[in-house]
Amino acid sequence: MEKVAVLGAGSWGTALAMVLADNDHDVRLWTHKQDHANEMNQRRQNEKYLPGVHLPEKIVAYYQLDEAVKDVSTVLVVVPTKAIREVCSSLNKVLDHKVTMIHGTKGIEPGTLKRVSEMMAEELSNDLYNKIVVLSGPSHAEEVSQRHPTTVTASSTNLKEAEKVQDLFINENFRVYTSPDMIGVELGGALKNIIALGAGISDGLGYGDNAKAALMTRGLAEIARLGSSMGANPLTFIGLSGVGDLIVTCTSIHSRNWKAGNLLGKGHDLAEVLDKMGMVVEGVRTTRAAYELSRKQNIEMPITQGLYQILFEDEKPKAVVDQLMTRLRRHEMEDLSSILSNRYSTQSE
Ligand SMILES: NC(=O)C1=CN([C@@H]2O[C@H](COP(=O)(O)OP(=O)(O)OC[C@H]3O[C@@H](n4cnc5c(N)ncnc54)[C@H](O)[C@@H]3O)[C@@H](O)[C@H]2O)C=CC1
Ligand SMILES: O=C(CO)COP(=O)(O)O
Repeated sequence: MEKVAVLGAGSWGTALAMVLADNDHDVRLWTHKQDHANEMNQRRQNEKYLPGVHLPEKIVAYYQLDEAVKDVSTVLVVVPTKAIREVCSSLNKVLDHKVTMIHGTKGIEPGTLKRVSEMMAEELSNDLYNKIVVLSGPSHAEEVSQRHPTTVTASSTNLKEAEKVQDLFINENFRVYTSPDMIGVELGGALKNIIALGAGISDGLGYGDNAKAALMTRGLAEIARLGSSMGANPLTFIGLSGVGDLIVTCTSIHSRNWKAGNLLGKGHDLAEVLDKMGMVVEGVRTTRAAYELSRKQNIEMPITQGLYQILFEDEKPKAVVDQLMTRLRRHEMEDLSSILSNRYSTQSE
């Protein structure tokens, strides 16, 4: 059995800590708020982020980061993208040995346009881990904590590290696949949040399933277009961290991105929506990052561009729908053939 530190006690960190505890590992769940750690240890609940769920005894909450990571074999970082650099830079100061380094965060950093593993690598000395592993896929914390069947992908440029993570998490409720395409897995998990905001807006405007299916399908086309231009294997986007996560986030009642979009579609403004949510809505910052990336890579992303206009340029959702529906006529598979003819690599190290 391993000693694992989970850094970030939001809904996802807590649900993943429960999977590890079910697999009999000793889990230290770190939060940066002392009263939050006390509450979890005393009441065996994480009331704000995963209400009504009993925390197994194998999970102990920590407030001091140095104590949380002392002697652990594995560190799982699962804070919002915005907090990745701060948490990893603190981790770099207190971690004094090599660990298996994992993250479960879905985002891209605006400005630098870096993926989460790239941000982590910039903050952590490379003698603290071999290769970073990302764990991603269609997996709402609420359902994982109920032990409902869930499938995810562990991906790393070093497949052996990914297999270690597969061993650590896999059980009869939580099935873990591996993939060497870390770029594709991270981008799929981050970019689907933009489309989920769009799906929520569409529902909020009162449109039906046709509109949502259109957004998801054409959304996937733009994810694959951008992803393959950045070196991802396009086939990754028809896997769990691509279409799988796109489906769950655009259709689940648990999705924060869908919920935020739904409120926007009903006419609420962004500041009010984010205030109401109380949990991270990664799609907002990722829309900014993806919009910047699409310009940098010269990739057409009309849905992302429309979302950017709604979120940051005060455009009305209905005007963006009109804009999308009246674009120049296209061949449906124009995208697909160019993506598949791009060269890409599926090789692990
Ligand atoms: N909730 C879910 O079902 C899933 C979430 N994810 C991803 O996991 C990541 C984390 O999401 P959630 O746990 O859902 O978020 P959340 O909003 O439920 O919780 C975020 C946690 O991070 C902590 N935090 C925020 N800033 C911090 C800082 N500077 N230092 C330390 N801790 C800080 C908060 O106190 C809170 O405990 C996101 O990237 C999300 O997209 C991925 C899969 C499923
Ligand atoms: O990534 C997720 C499910 O796989 C969680 O999505 P939300 O952040 O929209 O809830």
